[in-house]
Amino acid sequence: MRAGTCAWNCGRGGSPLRYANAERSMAALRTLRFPSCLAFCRKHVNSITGRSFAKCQARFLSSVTERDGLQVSHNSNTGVVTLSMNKPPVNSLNLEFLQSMHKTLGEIQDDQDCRAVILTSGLTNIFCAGLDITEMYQPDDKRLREFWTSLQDMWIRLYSFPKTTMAAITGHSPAGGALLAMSCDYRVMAENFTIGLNETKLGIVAPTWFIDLYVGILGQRLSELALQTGKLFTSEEALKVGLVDQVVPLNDVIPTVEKELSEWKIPALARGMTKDVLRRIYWRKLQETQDVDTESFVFLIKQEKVQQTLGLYLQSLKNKKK
Ligand SMILES: CC/C=C\C/C=C\C/C=C\CC/C=C/CC(=O)SCCNC(=O)CCNC(=O)[C@H](O)C(C)(C)COP(=O)(O)OP(=O)(O)OC[C@H]1O[C@@H](n2cnc3c(N)ncnc32)[C@H](O)[C@@H]1OP(=O)(O)O
Repeated sequence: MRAGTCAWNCGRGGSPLRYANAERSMAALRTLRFPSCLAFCRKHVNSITGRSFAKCQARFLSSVTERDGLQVSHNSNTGVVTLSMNKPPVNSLNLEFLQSMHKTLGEIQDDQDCRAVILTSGLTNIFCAGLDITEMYQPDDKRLREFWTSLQDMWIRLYSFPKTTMAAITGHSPAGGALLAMSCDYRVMAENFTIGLNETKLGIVAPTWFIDLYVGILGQRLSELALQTGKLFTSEEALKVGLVDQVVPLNDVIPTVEKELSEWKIPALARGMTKDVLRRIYWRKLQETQDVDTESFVFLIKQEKVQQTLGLYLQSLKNKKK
């Protein structure tokens, strides 16, 4: 686009496709989603440079919704949806949050204007603290099963997601948090945090489908060591073993993911089918054994020894503050 021209008011600055998108977005904006932005751009767009025009354009094209601990921000200029976990204090995955993620991912999957998703966190220092331990400690039997089924369903959806998914890991990411990150197609992590499957430290066992991902990424030997000891990798270690693809300063995480996405100019069908070939064996394996997997989980969690260890672990988290 030529610097200083205006695709919004006259369409002369852009390609027909860009113009069509602009028209559609303008129509959406006229429904008063960003009236002040619209007024600002109308006033200034003819005199600004190409660079500030791009910024202006980005403001025009973003729509943000917030629901059940998730913020969904859609940039219709790039077709990228940023799904930001926003459930203080630590984005722990409880039943309702898992259901909310499952539903929202389904909506994004059906959104024809979305080509890729950035999964990130709106909280400081935390990407996701993994499963909500309070769901597993002294649980109600029915809720425990529903909780596990919701985790399975959400994971199957995320792992088999046909569009490109990238994790912007802006904080710690233990256990279930690492699962979320590992299920994305690409991972960029901020410096000085930790990631990994630390389940044994809580006296529990990482499910086979978590382990399958780990082995696929780390290899058998390293997985054996890391899983048995419940190792959490620092960002820098995670980069070395391939658990993440880039490590950058915190403020650069999102721009780095956005840049990476802009470079993935791959025909969507070919990329999606390739991902499906590589991944379906894993999610189908779980899909075919969901009931057995749930029973194993419930059996393990209800062991007295497991309950004791989970209780002590929860207490140790709370004692940190004292
Ligand atoms: C052979 C096979 C047989 C059977 C297999 C079948 C099935 C498998 C069975 C079981 C598998 C179950 C799988 C589980 C996977 C998981 O994800 S387990 C969860 C693991 N998560 C963690 O260990 C993280 C623990 N948290 C932390 O390390 C820190 O909190 C963290 C680094 C995330 C943040 O630190 P900080 O910013 O300092 O915050 P605080 O520690 O002060 O925490 C703030 C409050 O949040 C509470 N909290 C933290 N994490 C969790 C959590 N995961 N769930 C619930 N609550 C959490 C913490 O207690 C504080 O609460 P308070 O404010 O004190 O009330």
